[in-house]
Amino acid sequence: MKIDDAPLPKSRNLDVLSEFEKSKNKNNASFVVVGHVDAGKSTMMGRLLLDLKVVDQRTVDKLRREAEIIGKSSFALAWVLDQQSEERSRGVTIDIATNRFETDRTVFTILDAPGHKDFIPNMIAGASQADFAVLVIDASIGAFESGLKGQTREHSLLIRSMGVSRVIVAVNKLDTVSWSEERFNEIKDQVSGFLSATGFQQKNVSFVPVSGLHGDNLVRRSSDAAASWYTGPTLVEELDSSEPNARALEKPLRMTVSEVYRTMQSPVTVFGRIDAGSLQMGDALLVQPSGEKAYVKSIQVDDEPADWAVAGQNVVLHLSHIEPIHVRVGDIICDPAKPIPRADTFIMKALAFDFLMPMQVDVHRGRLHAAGRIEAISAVLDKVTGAVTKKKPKIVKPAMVARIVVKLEAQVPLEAGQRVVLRSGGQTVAAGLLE
Ligand SMILES: Nc1nc2c(ncn2[C@@H]2O[C@H](COP(=O)(O)OP(=O)(O)OP(=O)(O)O)[C@@H](O)[C@H]2O)c(=O)[nH]1
Repeated sequence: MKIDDAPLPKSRNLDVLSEFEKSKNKNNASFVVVGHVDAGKSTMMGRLLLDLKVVDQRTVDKLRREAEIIGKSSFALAWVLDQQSEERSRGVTIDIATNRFETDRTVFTILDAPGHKDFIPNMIAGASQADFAVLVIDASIGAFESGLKGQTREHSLLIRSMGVSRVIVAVNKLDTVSWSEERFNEIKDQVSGFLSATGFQQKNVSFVPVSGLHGDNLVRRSSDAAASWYTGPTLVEELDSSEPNARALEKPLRMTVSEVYRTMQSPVTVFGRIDAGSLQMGDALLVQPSGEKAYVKSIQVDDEPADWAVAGQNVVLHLSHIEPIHVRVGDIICDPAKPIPRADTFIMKALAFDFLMPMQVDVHRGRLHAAGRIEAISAVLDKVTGAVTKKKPKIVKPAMVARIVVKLEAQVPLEAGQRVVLRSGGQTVAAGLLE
C-alpha cells in the first residue's frame, strides 16, 4: 500500500494548554459499565441512549422486530450497543457517536460495549481509562445473591485495581420486586459493606434504584407510584455531578490506540484516548512499540474537526507518513522528544487474587494483551506500609501484596505507574502498578 506522504499541514504552533483554558469545553468523562452476567448492563445503556435521543425510537423499533423474530424481544435495547460493536469490528466505517452522550456540563463516553463476548479483557481496557464505574446489580430475588458471589466481586476488585475510585451502583430491575424500598436498602447495605472491604471509600459510592428496561430513574424520574419513596438523583444526575479524574495535561503525550482503520482522510486513522499531554495538527508523533514516526494530518474531537486535543479526550487522528502495519490496537502514541520506553521485563507491585508462583500469565495493560511469565517473586509486602515482610517467597497467597518480576515474549511500551492485570487460564490472578 502506498503510504500517505503528502505535504504536511503546517503546524500552527498553538499554545494548546491556553487554548484549552480559553475554550469553554465541557468536562470530558468516561465510564465503564460492569456487573454480573444478565444484570441488565446493555439494556440499561441502550435505554439511556434512547431516552437521551442519541439513538432514535425507529432504530429501537427495528431492532425489536428483529429480536421478536428470534423470540428475544426483551433484548432489543441491549442490541443498540451490541449492534454498535459489530459495526465497529467490521472496521469500515466507525460511528463513535452512539457510545457517547452529552449533558449540559459533560461529554460522556461509555467505554466498551458491555455485551462483548470477551468481556473481562475489554473491561480491563475500559477501566484503565475510566473516571467512574457504573456497577449494575440485579435486584430480583435470587439474582442479587448469586451476583454477589459471582462477577460482581471480580469486577469490583478489578475496577479498584485499575484505579477507578468512584462507583455509582445502579440497583436494577426494581420493577420485578414492586419497587420494594426494603429490598433496595438490603442490597445497598450489603453492597456498600462489600465495596468498602474492596477499598472504595463510602463518600465515592452512591446508589440509585432503577429499571433499565423501563427507563425509571435513568434520565427521567420514575413515574411508578410504588417508586415515589426515592427522591434522590437519577443515574444521569449522579454521573453529571461526579468530578472526572484530574488530567495530566502538562505531562508528555501518551495516547492509547483503541482502534485502527482506514478512512477517506487517511489509510491510518486511529481512535483512542489521550491519557496525558496534548497534541495539535502537524505534530510529529512516535508510535511504540514499532518506533515509527508519523504526523498528525487532522484531528477530530467529539465528531468535530479540531486543531488540537488534550488529555482526557477521546480523539480520532488521521496520520500521515506511516504504514498501517506499524500501528496496532494497544500501541502507545507519544512525543518523539519524550518517548515511552519499550521493555520486555518489568517489576510490579501486585495484589494477588489467586496463588502466584513462577507461571505463565497473560499481561493486560489497557488494550494491550501480551503473553508473559512470572519470572520471580522478590518479596511479600505489607499491604499498608509497603515494607518487605518476607524475601523471595516460593508462593504468594490470595489477598497478599507482592513485588514480582514479569518477563514478556515481546517488547512493549512500559513505564512506571501503569496499571497491569495478570490473568491465567481465563481467570484474573493479580493486578497492580508497575514500579
Ligand atoms: N424486568 C426487567 N428486566 C430487565 C431489566 N433490565 C434488563 N432486563 C432483562 O434482563 C435480561 C438481560 O439483560 P442484558 O441487558 O442483556 O444484560 P447484560 O448485563 O448486558 O448481560 P450480559 O451482556 O450477557 O452480561 C434481558 O432479558 C433484559 O430484558 C429491568 O430493569 N427490568
